[in-house]
Amino acid sequence: MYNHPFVAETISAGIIEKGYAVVDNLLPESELQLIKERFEELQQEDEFLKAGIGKQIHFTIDNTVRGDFIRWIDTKDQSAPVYKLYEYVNELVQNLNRTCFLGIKDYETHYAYYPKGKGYKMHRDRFKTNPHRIVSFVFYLNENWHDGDGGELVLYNEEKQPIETLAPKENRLAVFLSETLHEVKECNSERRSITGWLLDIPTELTFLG
Ligand SMILES: O=C(O)CCC(=O)C(=O)O
Ligand SMILES: [Fe+2]
Repeated sequence: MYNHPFVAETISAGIIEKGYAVVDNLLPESELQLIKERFEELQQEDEFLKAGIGKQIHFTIDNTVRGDFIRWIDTKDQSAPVYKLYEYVNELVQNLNRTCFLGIKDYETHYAYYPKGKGYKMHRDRFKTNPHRIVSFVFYLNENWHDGDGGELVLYNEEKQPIETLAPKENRLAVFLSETLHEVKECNSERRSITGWLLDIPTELTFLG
């Protein structure tokens, strides 16, 4: 476990240098366990919904593009186990605003799982109808993820050549600029994560597009 300013500094440096950063072994084991237990509880309570693409009138569910199920998280709930993750995110927001002037005002997050055989085709998280996602982050919850399990996050350059391939290993935090082209490779067993986006507007206003 690292202190919050160190993690924020490391990620900021990566974002400035190459547009992304990865931190492994982010949380102490006990805190990670609590998050995983909460995740399972929500799955058992059937709290997840099939994820769609686009927002409002643009919203569609297209299984050929993304196969995940999601459950939004209330980022203001300080009692939630994910708050331990948010402490790092809060520090990162401050650091990015100070060093990169990104003007981050808020963030939104959800739990996600991809059933075996699913992935998410190459896309950007920041686009015309959703310009407010500035930085994306993913915190993975998959213990003993092996090479053959697939489900890698692949980051691409503008020429669509892969620049980084990241296994969704437990306790790994991946952060990248939301305009980056990326893909989730088809996974061979269920793949769990917490995904979030740093926004340049308060979450209350995201419905405005
Ligand atoms: O889970 C990941 O590695 C990335 C997920 C993703 O690209 C998204 O939800 O937009
Ligand atoms: Fe994405």
